[in-house]
Amino acid sequence: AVVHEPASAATAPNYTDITANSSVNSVAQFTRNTSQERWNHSIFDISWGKLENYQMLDKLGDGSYSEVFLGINKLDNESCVVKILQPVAMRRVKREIKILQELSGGPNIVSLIDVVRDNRNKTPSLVFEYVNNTNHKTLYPQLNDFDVRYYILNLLKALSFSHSKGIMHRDIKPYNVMIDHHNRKLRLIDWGLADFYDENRAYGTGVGSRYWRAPELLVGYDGYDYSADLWSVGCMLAGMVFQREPFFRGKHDDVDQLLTIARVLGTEGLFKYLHEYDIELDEAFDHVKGWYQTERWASFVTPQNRHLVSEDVIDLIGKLLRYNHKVSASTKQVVIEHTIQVDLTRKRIDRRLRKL
Ligand SMILES: Brc1nc2nc[nH]c2c(Br)c1Br
Repeated sequence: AVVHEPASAATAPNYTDITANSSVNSVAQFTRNTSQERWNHSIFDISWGKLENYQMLDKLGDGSYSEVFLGINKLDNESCVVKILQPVAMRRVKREIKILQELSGGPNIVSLIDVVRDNRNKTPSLVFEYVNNTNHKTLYPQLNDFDVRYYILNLLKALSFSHSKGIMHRDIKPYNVMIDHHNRKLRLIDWGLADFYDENRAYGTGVGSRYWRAPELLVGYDGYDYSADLWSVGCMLAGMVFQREPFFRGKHDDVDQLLTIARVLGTEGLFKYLHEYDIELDEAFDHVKGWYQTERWASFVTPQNRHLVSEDVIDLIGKLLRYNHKVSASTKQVVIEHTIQVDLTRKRIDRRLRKL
């Protein structure tokens, strides 16, 4: 489908490769044009493709507000994925399409192939490229140390691209990171909860999926930014490295989820963070008694996960899993990417040297 965009649409800055000496304030410069402006420009009309061009096969899963099926594109017999959206507000559908369009072609961003509508019930569907994903509960235990760094680096590439376009994903979790391990291909999917960041805007904190939600979301701090995505990456990395999925498994609500985090990061840092941002914990937290010390990451090493642990991966986990991410996320991403890339390069060199 071609999406007609009024010429006056606010144009996003072109994406300079983050590993270049990028102007780290590209995100800051970008957020000056508020997301409201960008949003107004995107009330666009969609020229719908034809649902009958796609043969639906088995169901793959459920998205944030959708059902997802394996499909065949009848025009070229290619596999694809058809995401049938529930008849929610068209505004959200348009936001997801707008975001997928803005991010199209970006590193490891799932490609939107078509936007179709069922002429009978008018429900819209999004057609994506197919990824031969292996369920993470099966795949992650098979990954070695290098695989974990490789996939986390590629997830961070997708996120630093999205953030440089002023877009937060807001639902990072293993279920939204498709990995075709045979082809070493990673795609970040389900941008249904994504939104444009605007430093002057307050955001809903009910987004994301509990085990991967950042502390600022759990305490209802509505001034969060891109760094909420980085917390979720930290949860994924810790889960992959320590072979504990999910890494923070709260029992039944946000209070318990925050306590689960505090049992690892300690309560001292939590209360310091809450005080710094003048965040009142609602009365649900009143029963939070007791005081937790900060655990050392080394305490999570076991004979089963030792082969995945190294001091620089532990260091990276420590950088991502922090109560307070107010250091500019884009800068942090540059640091993180460089750290991993330097490390990947070093490993490659080591491997070559060993072969000599
Ligand atoms: Br988009 C998209 N969503 C999915 N949900 C389950 N598997 C999925 C795949 Br593969 C893709 Br591609």
